[in-house]
Amino acid sequence: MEENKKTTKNRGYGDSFKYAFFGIKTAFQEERNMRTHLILGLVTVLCCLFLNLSLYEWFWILLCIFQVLVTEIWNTVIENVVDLVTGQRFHQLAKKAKDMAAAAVLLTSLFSTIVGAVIIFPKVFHLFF
Ligand SMILES: Nc1ncnc2c1ncn2[C@@H]1O[C@H](COP(=O)(O)OP(=O)(O)OP(=O)(O)O)[C@@H](O)[C@H]1O
Repeated sequence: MEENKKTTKNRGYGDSFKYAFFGIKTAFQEERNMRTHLILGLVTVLCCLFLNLSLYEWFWILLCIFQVLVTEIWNTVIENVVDLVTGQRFHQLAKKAKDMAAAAVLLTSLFSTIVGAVIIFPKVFHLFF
């Protein structure tokens, strides 16, 4: 059984990268929200390609997209650890931890939406008027 095997330390940078990429793959495979955030991020980048953004504006847009994805990964980490510890039984602290992790994603997404709107809306407006 895999659960009873002893864990080992990564033996080099190759191993560290391999498991980090494995973590990204697992997050996308198992978390619907992660896939949604990625699709929204890609759509935003595609739109921005037509809007002649400055380097500074690109920096903010990409920072926001990565921030949302990273926060969603932390949310998933917390969900997994809480489930591991509680064995998926109800606990008030488990609820607090999961709700707060979800709140972090919500706040990051809200901030990203504001940044996106501030950068993109005026440019779209100028395109048409
Ligand atoms: N062990 C638990 N004890 C108490 N409440 C829990 C527990 N597990 C989940 N919950 C409650 O159910 C909610 C949803 O938990 P779940 O693990 O399904 O997250 P999720 O739907 O995958 O979240 P997200 O949409 O952020 O990915 C939590 O925010 C929490 O309020």
